[in-house]
Amino acid sequence: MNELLGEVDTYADSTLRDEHTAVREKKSKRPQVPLAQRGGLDVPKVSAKSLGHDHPDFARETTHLKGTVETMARRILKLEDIDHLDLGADDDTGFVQKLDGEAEAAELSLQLRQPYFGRMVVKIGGRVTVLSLAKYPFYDPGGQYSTTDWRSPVGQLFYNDAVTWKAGKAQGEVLLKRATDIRDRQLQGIADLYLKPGAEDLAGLAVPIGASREEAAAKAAAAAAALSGKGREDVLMARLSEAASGGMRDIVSTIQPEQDALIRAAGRAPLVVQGPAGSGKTSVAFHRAAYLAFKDRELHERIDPRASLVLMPNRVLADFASKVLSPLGLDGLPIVTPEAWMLDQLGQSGEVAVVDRTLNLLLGDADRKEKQTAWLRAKAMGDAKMLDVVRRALEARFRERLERLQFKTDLVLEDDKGKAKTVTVELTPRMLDAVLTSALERSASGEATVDGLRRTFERDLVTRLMKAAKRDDAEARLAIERQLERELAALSSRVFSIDTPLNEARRLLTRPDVLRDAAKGLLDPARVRALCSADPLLKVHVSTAAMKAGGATAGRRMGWVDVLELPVALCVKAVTSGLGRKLARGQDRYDHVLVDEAQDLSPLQYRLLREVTRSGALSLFGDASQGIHGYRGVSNWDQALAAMGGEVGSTRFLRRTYRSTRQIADLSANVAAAYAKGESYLPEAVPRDGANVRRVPCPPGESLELVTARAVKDVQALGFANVAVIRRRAGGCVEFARALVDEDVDATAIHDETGRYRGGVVVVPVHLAKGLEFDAAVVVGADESGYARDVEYDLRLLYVAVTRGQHALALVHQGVVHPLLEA
Ligand SMILES: Nc1ncnc2c1ncn2[C@@H]1O[C@H](COP(=O)(O)OP(=O)(O)OP(=O)(O)O)[C@@H](O)[C@H]1O
Repeated sequence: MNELLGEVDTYADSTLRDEHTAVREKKSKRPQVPLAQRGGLDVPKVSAKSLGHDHPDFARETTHLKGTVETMARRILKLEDIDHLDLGADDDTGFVQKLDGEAEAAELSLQLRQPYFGRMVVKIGGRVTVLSLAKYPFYDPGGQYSTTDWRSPVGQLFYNDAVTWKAGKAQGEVLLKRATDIRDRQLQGIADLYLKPGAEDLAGLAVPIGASREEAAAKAAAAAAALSGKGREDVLMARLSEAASGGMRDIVSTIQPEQDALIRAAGRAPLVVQGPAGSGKTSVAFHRAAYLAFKDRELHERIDPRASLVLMPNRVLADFASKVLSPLGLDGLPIVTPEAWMLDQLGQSGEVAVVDRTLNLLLGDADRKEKQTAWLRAKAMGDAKMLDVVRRALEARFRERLERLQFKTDLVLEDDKGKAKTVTVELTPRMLDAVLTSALERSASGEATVDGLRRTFERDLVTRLMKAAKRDDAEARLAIERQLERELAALSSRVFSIDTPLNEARRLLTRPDVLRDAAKGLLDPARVRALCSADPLLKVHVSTAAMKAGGATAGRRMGWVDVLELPVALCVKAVTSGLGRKLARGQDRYDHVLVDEAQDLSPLQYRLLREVTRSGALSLFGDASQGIHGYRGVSNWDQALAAMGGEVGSTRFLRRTYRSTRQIADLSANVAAAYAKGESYLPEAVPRDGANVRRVPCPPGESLELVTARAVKDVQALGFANVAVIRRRAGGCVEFARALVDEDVDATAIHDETGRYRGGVVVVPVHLAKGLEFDAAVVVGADESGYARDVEYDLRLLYVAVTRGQHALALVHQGVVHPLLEA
């Protein structure tokens, strides 16, 4: 059976070289990228650890890799040379085949550096098969060098702990799971994740008769490691010890069982994942999208990335994460902030800046009562039932307008013999009211949210007119729609015309009498009171800096909108003209919506998203400990589940934190424990040791910039290139970076959402560092003057700050270090 893993090297190097040369000569005019330079895999420069070179099967695996690379290379050359192949197709078909061929060649070229990352030996129906698992599948007609997509059902066996499965009537069994660390087409190491006891010969681990003592010992050690199952942990540790790359990376080769279960969870039931910082939430979200988009899935389950949506808290993070789209085959998947999505839905992108007056008020010196009112009002405005409140408030107006209307017109309809006949149809105010009532009912059930009341009402009117004309066929519907298009539009305009959704929402929010009537019986009485109370935000001044941070463009007069007003404005739009994925005409549902940092969205936002997404197709990833907008986010995950129609109590948990060393993870667990909701919210470190956390005092009289510059140089001296200098506030980040440059540290700054991280040393405010990661983090102001001990908001920010570094963390403090960060 050994041959299964050790195919003979069938392609001599010289043969391959000849083929390359021949093809190249033929295509001399086409610019060529040498095979050696191809590949887009994100291979980090620094690799602290690698898997074992000394595995007894290393040579055979190297031979298999070589065979695979050569077969793939040959295929690429053939695809690129499609001009010269006689496919027997006509011109048009030939052209399409050429495009397909080029696309496949481009994709395979990218995979050439790492054609696969794992190998499995499986037995099914008595037949033993060897599989190579890859990010992108390759088909070798010869069979030997094909690779299998990681997302396939059999691929799952590589990630989870299962060793048997059912395939129809047959029982499948896994004999070996093996990780192969391949970089730049070279095998770096092997680790066996699982070996069926007794199957040592399959993995090249059986000790042959007459083996030397060394060989026998090496095989016995490798077999013992494989049988103990510690291989998975070794592979993970090797991967985690790599340097940060300045962008998000795929984790396809090292997805952990707990993550795999979430990636492959059913696509049509709301999923909520709670996990501490660094537990892989964002990574899991994107791998889940890639899994759901896998082309072999059932059509009704499969998503089109371009028809789906990812919401991320800020544009800096969205840009950081977008680097993972291409490697996962997710090109075209939109990633936007919730605010940008809402503005786009309202047709106000680039028109207004988004400000958060509640946050200003809560962090400012307003009195306690005012802060409490602002908090309660914000919670009430984010209540999922606000959609019904808005609908009810508008309904009264629409009904009043309808009372005065009736509709009478002549229609020309052909009968079934093709004879034209003029019919007079009339809709009395009572009939019109019945049509509106039914449209409102569908709006309330969520069925009409994509189309909105206006289109639903128009469609229902046509149905009613068909009834009046005693017809129920599609031709009659078409004729009515065509003949009465303008009249029906004019009628619905008279009923539904409103100001812009934003102005309507604002007007409603300043009319306690209307609000009270509309909210009665829908919202909890305390919420109704909060909603109708005097608005403490009226006093909050919107500064130029807040406008700029909210997207205002310099030199352009722009208005602003409060972040709490947006969802209410969205309700107005949902009720009247509808929401959803924009099409050339009208809107449609999203295939799937994924939300990162999901704790910061309100129940109302989840209800709206649910109504514009395919049933159950929502995946939320968040960390209640990192929520920095408690007043406008969900209070707990059950609220989100309830708003999405999910099963309350079905929150899934990730516990392990993969990003940081044990030293960093333990310290951050200390901070989280100060306010976490319970045990299951606390991070659990993976057993990866690194440098001790450094506490760097800034003595009185010394410049903070100078001390920080020294701390940065210290981590750079350890070999870390991507370093974040994290400050509490955005103001002054640019000047701080300049001061670091004066101290010989090549630093840039990100101070608002237009900033992009491109690697190296960056000075960044903590709220924009959320979700990003670096080799090392230097937290400036790691003391009580930076993060007050009794303000939960500050502690949550402190937690975000100390969880950004993968390998090293330095805490620069003035006076004593923050009590939660003591050694
Ligand atoms: N299975 C894994 N294999 C290798 N690396 C992993 C794995 N899971 C997570 N990581 C790494 O851990 C780091 C943190 O992952 P990610 O950013 O997805 O976590 P997160 O939970 O979204 O963090 P945060 O809450 O701070 O935004 C990343 O470097 C990611 O590549």
